[in-house]
Amino acid sequence: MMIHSRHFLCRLAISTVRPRCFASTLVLAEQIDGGKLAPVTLNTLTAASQLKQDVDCIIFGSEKTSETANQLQKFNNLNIKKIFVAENAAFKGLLSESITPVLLDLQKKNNYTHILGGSSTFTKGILPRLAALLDVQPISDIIKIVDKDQFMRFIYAGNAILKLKSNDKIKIMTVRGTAFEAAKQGDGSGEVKIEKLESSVKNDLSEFVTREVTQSERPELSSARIIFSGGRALKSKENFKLLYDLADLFPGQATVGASRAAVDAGYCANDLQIGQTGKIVAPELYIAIGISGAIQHIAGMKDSKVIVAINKDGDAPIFAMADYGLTGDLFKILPELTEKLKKK
Ligand SMILES: Cc1cc2nc3c(=O)[nH]c(=O)nc-3n(C[C@H](O)[C@H](O)[C@H](O)COP(=O)(O)OP(=O)(O)OC[C@H]3O[C@@H](n4cnc5c(N)ncnc54)[C@H](O)[C@@H]3O)c2cc1C
Repeated sequence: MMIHSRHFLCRLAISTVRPRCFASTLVLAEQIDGGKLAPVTLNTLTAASQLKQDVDCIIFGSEKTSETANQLQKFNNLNIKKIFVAENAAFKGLLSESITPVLLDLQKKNNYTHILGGSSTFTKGILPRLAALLDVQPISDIIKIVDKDQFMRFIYAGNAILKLKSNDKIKIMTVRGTAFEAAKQGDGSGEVKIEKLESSVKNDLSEFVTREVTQSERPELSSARIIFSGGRALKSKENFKLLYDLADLFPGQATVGASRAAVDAGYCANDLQIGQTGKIVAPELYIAIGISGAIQHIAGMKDSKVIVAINKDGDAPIFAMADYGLTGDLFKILPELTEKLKKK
Protein backbone atom coordinates (compact mmCIF):
# COMPACT_ATOMS: atom_id res chain seq x y z
CA MET A 1 0.00 0.00 0.00
CA MET A 2 2.82 2.32 0.96
CA ILE A 3 4.63 1.66 -2.31
CA HIS A 4 1.41 2.17 -4.21
CA SER A 5 0.77 5.67 -2.84
CA ARG A 6 4.38 6.79 -3.37
CA HIS A 7 4.11 5.60 -6.92
CA PHE A 8 0.92 7.63 -7.35
CA LEU A 9 2.54 10.76 -5.90
CA CYS A 10 5.48 10.36 -8.17
CA ARG A 11 3.28 10.05 -11.26
CA LEU A 12 1.28 13.08 -10.19
CA ALA A 13 4.42 15.15 -9.75
CA ILE A 14 5.68 14.17 -13.20
CA SER A 15 2.43 14.97 -14.94
CA THR A 16 2.21 18.47 -13.42
CA VAL A 17 5.75 19.53 -14.30
CA ARG A 18 6.09 17.73 -17.61
CA PRO A 19 6.38 20.38 -20.30
CA ARG A 20 4.45 20.20 -23.55
CA CYS A 21 6.25 17.83 -25.86
CA PHE A 22 4.66 18.90 -29.16
CA ALA A 23 5.54 21.95 -31.19
CA SER A 24 3.77 25.11 -30.18
CA THR A 25 4.11 28.85 -30.60
CA LEU A 26 3.97 31.75 -28.19
CA VAL A 27 3.14 35.21 -29.55
CA LEU A 28 4.25 38.19 -27.51
CA ALA A 29 1.29 40.50 -28.16
CA GLU A 30 1.81 44.23 -27.76
CA GLN A 31 -0.57 46.55 -25.98
CA ILE A 32 -0.56 50.24 -26.91
CA ASP A 33 -2.45 53.32 -25.69
CA GLY A 34 -3.89 51.47 -22.69
CA GLY A 35 -6.08 48.64 -23.93
CA LYS A 36 -5.41 48.53 -27.69
CA LEU A 37 -3.68 45.81 -29.61
CA ALA A 38 -0.69 47.12 -31.60
CA PRO A 39 -1.32 46.70 -35.36
CA VAL A 40 1.96 44.78 -35.74
CA THR A 41 0.58 42.04 -33.47
CA LEU A 42 -2.00 41.24 -36.16
CA ASN A 43 0.76 40.71 -38.73
CA THR A 44 2.60 38.56 -36.20
CA LEU A 45 -0.51 36.41 -35.71
CA THR A 46 -0.55 35.73 -39.47
CA ALA A 47 3.11 34.69 -39.33
CA ALA A 48 2.43 32.48 -36.29
CA SER A 49 -0.51 30.79 -38.03
CA GLN A 50 1.80 29.82 -40.92
CA LEU A 51 3.76 27.58 -38.54
CA LYS A 52 0.60 25.43 -38.40
CA GLN A 53 0.81 24.55 -34.72
CA ASP A 54 -0.97 25.56 -31.52
CA VAL A 55 -0.55 29.20 -30.58
CA ASP A 56 -0.65 30.82 -27.15
CA CYS A 57 -0.42 34.58 -26.74
CA ILE A 58 0.73 36.71 -23.86
CA ILE A 59 -0.09 40.33 -23.10
CA PHE A 60 1.80 42.41 -20.56
CA GLY A 61 0.61 45.67 -19.09
CA SER A 62 -0.09 47.65 -15.96
CA GLU A 63 -3.78 48.16 -16.79
CA LYS A 64 -6.55 47.33 -19.29
CA THR A 65 -4.90 44.08 -20.39
CA SER A 66 -8.29 42.31 -20.28
CA GLU A 67 -9.58 44.76 -22.92
CA THR A 68 -6.63 43.88 -25.14
CA ALA A 69 -7.16 40.17 -24.46
CA ASN A 70 -10.81 40.50 -25.51
CA GLN A 71 -9.71 41.97 -28.86
CA LEU A 72 -7.22 39.16 -29.31
CA GLN A 73 -9.83 36.53 -28.43
CA LYS A 74 -11.76 37.45 -31.59
CA PHE A 75 -9.01 35.82 -33.68
CA ASN A 76 -10.37 32.38 -32.86
CA ASN A 77 -9.71 31.25 -36.44
CA LEU A 78 -5.93 31.14 -36.05
CA ASN A 79 -5.33 28.13 -33.84
CA ILE A 80 -4.96 30.32 -30.75
CA LYS A 81 -5.58 28.14 -27.72
CA LYS A 82 -4.88 30.42 -24.82
CA ILE A 83 -4.20 34.07 -24.04
CA PHE A 84 -2.11 34.72 -20.93
CA VAL A 85 -2.75 38.08 -19.33
CA ALA A 86 0.07 39.39 -17.17
CA GLU A 87 -1.15 42.54 -15.46
CA ASN A 88 0.92 44.10 -12.74
CA ALA A 89 1.64 47.71 -11.72
CA ALA A 90 5.31 46.81 -12.16
CA PHE A 91 4.75 46.36 -15.93
CA LYS A 92 4.12 50.10 -16.35
CA GLY A 93 6.39 51.24 -19.16
CA LEU A 94 6.76 47.61 -20.33
CA LEU A 95 10.37 47.37 -19.26
CA SER A 96 12.30 44.46 -20.74
CA GLU A 97 13.99 43.81 -17.39
CA SER A 98 10.59 43.19 -15.74
CA ILE A 99 8.99 41.21 -18.55
CA THR A 100 11.77 38.85 -19.66
CA PRO A 101 11.96 36.72 -16.46
CA VAL A 102 8.19 36.14 -16.63
CA LEU A 103 8.47 35.02 -20.26
CA LEU A 104 11.37 32.77 -19.33
CA ASP A 105 9.27 31.05 -16.64
CA LEU A 106 6.40 30.57 -19.08
CA GLN A 107 8.76 29.10 -21.67
CA LYS A 108 10.18 26.65 -19.11
CA LYS A 109 6.68 25.60 -18.12
CA ASN A 110 5.18 25.21 -21.58
CA ASN A 111 8.23 24.40 -23.69
CA TYR A 112 7.29 26.50 -26.74
CA THR A 113 9.26 25.71 -29.87
CA HIS A 114 8.70 29.15 -31.45
CA ILE A 115 8.37 32.54 -29.74
CA LEU A 116 7.35 35.42 -32.02
CA GLY A 117 6.85 39.15 -31.58
CA GLY A 118 6.17 41.94 -34.08
CA SER A 119 9.24 43.97 -34.90
CA SER A 120 9.04 46.97 -32.56
CA THR A 121 11.03 48.66 -29.82
CA PHE A 122 8.95 46.66 -27.31
CA THR A 123 9.91 43.21 -28.60
CA LYS A 124 13.42 44.21 -29.63
CA GLY A 125 14.20 44.92 -26.00
CA ILE A 126 12.75 41.66 -24.73
CA LEU A 127 13.28 38.86 -27.23
CA PRO A 128 17.10 39.10 -27.61
CA ARG A 129 17.31 39.09 -23.77
CA LEU A 130 15.14 35.99 -23.63
CA ALA A 131 17.22 34.35 -26.35
CA ALA A 132 20.40 35.03 -24.39
CA LEU A 133 18.91 33.51 -21.24
CA LEU A 134 17.84 30.42 -23.21
CA ASP A 135 21.19 30.30 -25.01
CA VAL A 136 19.64 30.39 -28.51
CA GLN A 137 20.23 32.66 -31.49
CA PRO A 138 17.52 35.31 -31.96
CA ILE A 139 16.29 35.74 -35.54
CA SER A 140 15.27 39.28 -36.36
CA ASP A 141 12.78 40.77 -38.82
CA ILE A 142 11.69 37.65 -40.67
CA ILE A 143 9.79 38.30 -43.90
CA LYS A 144 8.82 34.73 -44.73
CA ILE A 145 8.33 31.40 -43.01
CA VAL A 146 9.56 28.59 -45.24
CA ASP A 147 8.94 25.84 -42.69
CA LYS A 148 9.35 25.36 -38.93
CA ASP A 149 13.15 25.66 -39.13
CA GLN A 150 13.72 27.92 -42.13
CA PHE A 151 13.01 31.60 -42.42
CA MET A 152 13.80 34.50 -44.71
CA ARG A 153 15.01 37.97 -43.82
CA PHE A 154 16.58 40.93 -45.59
CA ILE A 155 20.32 41.59 -45.33
CA TYR A 156 22.61 44.35 -46.71
CA ALA A 157 20.02 47.09 -46.14
CA GLY A 158 17.38 45.15 -48.01
CA ASN A 159 19.53 44.43 -51.09
CA ALA A 160 19.60 40.67 -50.57
CA ILE A 161 17.36 38.11 -48.96
CA LEU A 162 18.85 35.52 -46.64
CA LYS A 163 17.25 32.11 -46.18
CA LEU A 164 18.40 30.73 -42.87
CA LYS A 165 17.97 27.41 -41.15
CA SER A 166 17.94 27.35 -37.38
CA ASN A 167 18.91 24.20 -35.48
CA ASP A 168 17.99 25.73 -32.13
CA LYS A 169 15.24 23.86 -30.31
CA ILE A 170 13.56 27.18 -29.51
CA LYS A 171 13.27 29.75 -32.28
CA ILE A 172 12.95 33.30 -31.04
CA MET A 173 11.95 35.69 -33.79
CA THR A 174 10.79 39.20 -34.51
CA VAL A 175 8.42 39.52 -37.46
CA ARG A 176 8.56 42.35 -39.98
CA GLY A 177 4.98 43.56 -39.97
CA THR A 178 4.96 44.85 -43.55
CA ALA A 179 5.83 41.38 -44.88
CA PHE A 180 2.69 39.65 -43.54
CA GLU A 181 -0.98 40.56 -44.01
CA ALA A 182 -2.80 41.66 -40.87
CA ALA A 183 -4.80 38.75 -39.42
CA LYS A 184 -8.57 38.89 -39.95
CA GLN A 185 -10.91 38.25 -37.06
CA GLY A 186 -12.83 35.00 -36.82
CA ASP A 187 -16.41 34.81 -35.63
CA GLY A 188 -15.28 35.58 -32.05
CA SER A 189 -17.18 32.62 -30.68
CA GLY A 190 -14.95 32.55 -27.59
CA GLU A 191 -13.13 29.24 -27.99
CA VAL A 192 -9.90 30.95 -26.99
CA LYS A 193 -9.27 30.76 -23.23
CA ILE A 194 -8.01 33.73 -21.28
CA GLU A 195 -5.82 32.95 -18.26
CA LYS A 196 -4.46 35.42 -15.72
CA LEU A 197 -0.78 34.89 -15.16
CA GLU A 198 0.11 35.61 -11.57
CA SER A 199 3.73 36.64 -11.43
CA SER A 200 6.00 38.34 -8.99
CA VAL A 201 8.12 40.90 -10.78
CA LYS A 202 11.75 41.16 -9.72
CA ASN A 203 13.53 44.07 -11.36
CA ASP A 204 16.35 45.76 -9.48
CA LEU A 205 17.92 47.03 -12.68
CA SER A 206 15.55 49.68 -13.95
CA GLU A 207 12.51 51.73 -13.05
CA PHE A 208 9.94 53.39 -15.29
CA VAL A 209 9.87 57.15 -14.70
CA THR A 210 7.86 58.84 -17.46
CA ARG A 211 7.08 58.71 -21.16
CA GLU A 212 6.55 61.73 -23.39
CA VAL A 213 4.43 60.83 -26.38
CA THR A 214 4.18 63.02 -29.45
CA GLN A 215 0.55 64.03 -29.92
CA SER A 216 -0.61 63.99 -33.52
CA GLU A 217 -3.94 64.05 -35.31
CA ARG A 218 -2.31 62.17 -38.17
CA PRO A 219 -2.05 58.38 -38.21
CA GLU A 220 1.08 56.50 -37.16
CA LEU A 221 3.61 55.99 -39.95
CA SER A 222 3.13 52.23 -39.69
CA SER A 223 -0.63 52.41 -40.19
CA ALA A 224 -0.98 55.40 -42.60
CA ARG A 225 -2.37 54.62 -46.07
CA ILE A 226 -0.52 57.56 -47.65
CA ILE A 227 2.90 58.96 -46.71
CA PHE A 228 4.29 62.27 -48.00
CA SER A 229 7.98 61.86 -47.29
CA GLY A 230 10.44 64.74 -47.45
CA GLY A 231 14.19 64.83 -47.91
CA ARG A 232 17.11 67.20 -47.57
CA ALA A 233 15.78 69.21 -50.51
CA LEU A 234 13.02 70.65 -48.29
CA LYS A 235 15.78 72.87 -46.84
CA SER A 236 14.04 73.89 -43.58
CA LYS A 237 11.60 72.99 -40.84
CA GLU A 238 9.22 75.68 -42.12
CA ASN A 239 9.17 74.14 -45.60
CA PHE A 240 8.09 70.79 -44.14
CA LYS A 241 4.73 72.53 -43.67
CA LEU A 242 4.20 71.94 -47.42
CA LEU A 243 4.05 68.22 -46.62
CA TYR A 244 1.80 68.61 -43.57
CA ASP A 245 -0.63 70.68 -45.69
CA LEU A 246 -0.81 67.86 -48.22
CA ALA A 247 -1.25 65.14 -45.57
CA ASP A 248 -4.04 67.10 -43.89
CA LEU A 249 -6.07 66.92 -47.10
CA PHE A 250 -6.51 63.20 -46.29
CA PRO A 251 -7.53 63.22 -42.62
CA GLY A 252 -6.96 59.94 -40.80
CA GLN A 253 -5.25 58.44 -43.84
CA ALA A 254 -2.12 60.40 -44.62
CA THR A 255 0.94 61.37 -42.65
CA VAL A 256 4.43 62.76 -43.12
CA GLY A 257 7.72 60.85 -43.22
CA ALA A 258 11.32 61.88 -43.84
CA SER A 259 14.75 60.79 -44.94
CA ARG A 260 17.55 60.64 -42.42
CA ALA A 261 19.20 63.68 -44.02
CA ALA A 262 16.05 65.73 -43.29
CA VAL A 263 15.89 64.43 -39.72
CA ASP A 264 19.60 65.05 -39.09
CA ALA A 265 19.22 68.59 -40.41
CA GLY A 266 16.49 69.17 -37.81
CA TYR A 267 13.67 69.74 -40.34
CA CYS A 268 11.40 67.31 -38.47
CA ALA A 269 11.25 64.97 -35.48
CA ASN A 270 13.38 61.84 -35.67
CA ASP A 271 10.40 59.52 -35.18
CA LEU A 272 9.48 60.41 -38.78
CA GLN A 273 12.62 58.82 -40.18
CA ILE A 274 12.04 56.04 -42.68
CA GLY A 275 14.73 53.56 -43.62
CA GLN A 276 17.27 51.09 -42.39
CA THR A 277 17.80 52.95 -39.13
CA GLY A 278 14.30 54.40 -39.03
CA LYS A 279 10.85 52.93 -39.53
CA ILE A 280 9.87 50.30 -42.06
CA VAL A 281 6.65 51.26 -43.85
CA ALA A 282 4.47 49.81 -46.60
CA PRO A 283 1.61 52.26 -47.26
CA GLU A 284 -0.67 52.10 -50.28
CA LEU A 285 0.92 55.30 -51.61
CA TYR A 286 4.43 56.60 -50.81
CA ILE A 287 5.42 59.97 -52.24
CA ALA A 288 9.16 60.65 -51.98
CA ILE A 289 9.73 64.39 -52.28
CA GLY A 290 13.28 65.67 -52.74
CA ILE A 291 14.71 62.31 -51.66
CA SER A 292 17.57 60.87 -53.71
CA GLY A 293 16.83 57.19 -53.00
CA ALA A 294 19.86 55.98 -51.04
CA ILE A 295 19.74 52.23 -50.31
CA GLN A 296 19.31 52.92 -46.60
CA HIS A 297 16.14 54.90 -47.35
CA ILE A 298 14.83 52.40 -49.90
CA ALA A 299 15.21 49.65 -47.25
CA GLY A 300 12.41 51.29 -45.28
CA MET A 301 9.83 51.96 -48.01
CA LYS A 302 10.34 49.60 -50.93
CA ASP A 303 7.35 47.43 -49.99
CA SER A 304 4.97 50.37 -50.52
CA LYS A 305 2.21 49.46 -52.99
CA VAL A 306 2.63 52.54 -55.22
CA ILE A 307 5.72 54.78 -55.14
CA VAL A 308 5.76 58.28 -56.57
CA ALA A 309 8.98 60.32 -56.75
CA ILE A 310 9.30 64.08 -57.13
CA ASN A 311 12.88 65.15 -57.80
CA LYS A 312 14.54 67.81 -59.92
CA ASP A 313 17.31 65.39 -60.96
CA GLY A 314 15.95 63.02 -63.60
CA ASP A 315 18.82 60.60 -62.86
CA ALA A 316 18.12 60.33 -59.12
CA PRO A 317 18.14 56.64 -58.03
CA ILE A 318 14.66 56.98 -56.50
CA PHE A 319 13.19 56.97 -60.03
CA ALA A 320 14.39 53.37 -60.47
CA MET A 321 12.08 52.39 -57.61
CA ALA A 322 9.16 54.64 -58.52
CA ASP A 323 5.97 53.60 -60.29
CA TYR A 324 5.39 57.25 -61.22
CA GLY A 325 7.96 60.04 -61.39
CA LEU A 326 7.75 63.79 -61.67
CA THR A 327 10.95 65.62 -62.62
CA GLY A 328 10.91 69.19 -61.39
CA ASP A 329 11.31 71.64 -58.54
CA LEU A 330 9.32 70.56 -55.49
CA PHE A 331 8.78 74.18 -54.47
CA LYS A 332 6.77 74.68 -57.66
CA ILE A 333 5.13 71.28 -57.76
CA LEU A 334 3.89 70.98 -54.15
CA PRO A 335 1.84 74.23 -53.99
CA GLU A 336 0.25 73.34 -57.36
CA LEU A 337 -0.52 69.80 -56.19
CA THR A 338 -2.03 71.08 -52.95
CA GLU A 339 -4.28 73.54 -54.80
CA LYS A 340 -5.44 70.87 -57.27
CA LEU A 341 -6.17 68.37 -54.51
CA LYS A 342 -8.08 70.99 -52.53
CA LYS A 343 -10.35 71.57 -55.54
CA LYS A 344 -10.98 67.82 -55.83
C1 LIG B 1 24.40 53.19 -41.57
C2 LIG B 1 23.51 54.17 -42.27
C3 LIG B 1 22.16 54.14 -42.01
C4 LIG B 1 21.30 55.03 -42.66
N1 LIG B 1 19.97 54.96 -42.42
C5 LIG B 1 19.13 55.76 -43.11
C6 LIG B 1 17.73 55.69 -42.93
O1 LIG B 1 17.21 54.92 -42.11
N2 LIG B 1 16.95 56.49 -43.69
C7 LIG B 1 17.45 57.37 -44.61
O2 LIG B 1 16.67 58.06 -45.26
N3 LIG B 1 18.78 57.47 -44.78
C8 LIG B 1 19.62 56.71 -44.05
N4 LIG B 1 20.97 56.85 -44.22
C9 LIG B 1 21.45 57.99 -45.02
C10 LIG B 1 21.42 57.74 -46.50
O3 LIG B 1 22.62 57.12 -46.92
C11 LIG B 1 21.29 59.09 -47.27
O4 LIG B 1 22.35 59.92 -46.89
C12 LIG B 1 20.00 59.82 -47.05
O5 LIG B 1 18.89 58.95 -47.23
C13 LIG B 1 19.87 60.99 -48.01
O6 LIG B 1 18.73 61.71 -47.74
P1 LIG B 1 18.03 62.57 -48.88
O7 LIG B 1 17.65 61.70 -50.01
O8 LIG B 1 16.99 63.39 -48.23
O9 LIG B 1 19.20 63.59 -49.27
P2 LIG B 1 20.07 63.67 -50.59
O10 LIG B 1 20.73 62.39 -50.87
O11 LIG B 1 20.93 64.87 -50.43
O12 LIG B 1 19.03 63.91 -51.76
C14 LIG B 1 18.31 65.08 -51.94
C15 LIG B 1 17.58 64.95 -53.26
O13 LIG B 1 16.73 66.06 -53.44
C16 LIG B 1 16.78 66.46 -54.81
N5 LIG B 1 16.44 67.89 -54.85
C17 LIG B 1 17.21 68.93 -54.44
N6 LIG B 1 16.51 70.09 -54.58
C18 LIG B 1 15.30 69.76 -55.08
C19 LIG B 1 14.15 70.52 -55.42
N7 LIG B 1 14.10 71.85 -55.27
N8 LIG B 1 13.07 69.88 -55.93
C20 LIG B 1 13.11 68.51 -56.12
N9 LIG B 1 14.18 67.76 -55.79
C21 LIG B 1 15.25 68.37 -55.29
C22 LIG B 1 18.19 66.15 -55.26
O14 LIG B 1 18.22 65.97 -56.65
C23 LIG B 1 18.49 64.87 -54.46
O15 LIG B 1 18.16 63.73 -55.25
C24 LIG B 1 21.83 55.98 -43.57
C25 LIG B 1 23.21 56.00 -43.82
C26 LIG B 1 24.03 55.10 -43.19
C27 LIG B 1 25.50 55.13 -43.50
